[in-house]
Amino acid sequence: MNLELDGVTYGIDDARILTDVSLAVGSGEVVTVIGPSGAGKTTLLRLASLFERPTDGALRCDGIDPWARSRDERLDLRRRIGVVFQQASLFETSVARNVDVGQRVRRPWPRRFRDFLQRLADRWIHGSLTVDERTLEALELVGLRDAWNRDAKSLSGGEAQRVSFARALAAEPDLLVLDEPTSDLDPRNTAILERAIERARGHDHGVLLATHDMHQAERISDRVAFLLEGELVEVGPPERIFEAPRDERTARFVRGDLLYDENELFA
Ligand SMILES: Nc1ncnc2c1ncn2[C@@H]1O[C@H](COP(=O)(O)OP(=O)(O)OP(=O)(O)O)[C@@H](O)[C@H]1O
Repeated sequence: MNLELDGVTYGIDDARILTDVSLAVGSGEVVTVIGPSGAGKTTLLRLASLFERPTDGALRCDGIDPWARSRDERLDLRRRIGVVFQQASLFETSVARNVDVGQRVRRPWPRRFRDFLQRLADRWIHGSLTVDERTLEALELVGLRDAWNRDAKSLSGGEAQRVSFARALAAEPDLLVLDEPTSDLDPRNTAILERAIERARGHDHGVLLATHDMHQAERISDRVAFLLEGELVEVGPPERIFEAPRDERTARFVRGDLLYDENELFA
């Protein structure tokens, strides 16, 4: 899916959070949003996931403005977008069932009903839970294949984050939207997730992610977008953004001179 934000502005009440943001994510492309805390990264990702409607400007998925379509059509587009936000929100059931939910959203209702009957039959015949091979594959990608039968409640924060990621992958989304997907992970698991992102790109899925990890942005991005106070300062390939940024504010941010109190620094 080609996602395009064209002069998008977004505000809540009188507060303007994003101003005139234009950014595109193509198939097979990883675009990373960087910026200080409060810059508007999560808000941008929520708009891209069709959770929020732009106040002004346009957003297009494969040329279609979802907000000009019916609710059902918008829902169909939303189902093609896999979303992982910072706080993993898992259901109180097994790991496998949590991942399976990701797959089910893409299935038509008759198929979902058939699968439901199949599960009931399996439970009756085998007396135990069975698990779909695709679910296991998604768990394998995040290094949690053996955990499929665990209760999601028993997972650590990092494991829960990986299960959320597996759920998004299982749906084979055309676009993955990831908000700080590795914030709770150690270096080994960060590498596992980055490999999964790489693989999603290899399958021609677009990826839009926000991160505070500059090394990660440099490692995995095709393009990096620097957001400051709700405005997109600069977008470009990682080599340019990190080594030869065009804007002084980008240079200060990537050097680490500008972080959490940009008002003071730019006064
Ligand atoms: N629902 C809301 N109501 C009012 N203000 C909001 C709302 N959501 C976000 N904001 C404000 O919008 C600004 C951008 O928030 P956002 O969470 O998008 O930033 P961020 O760049 O993702 O920050 P972080 O890196 O800390 O996660 C912040 O000043 C925040 O307080």
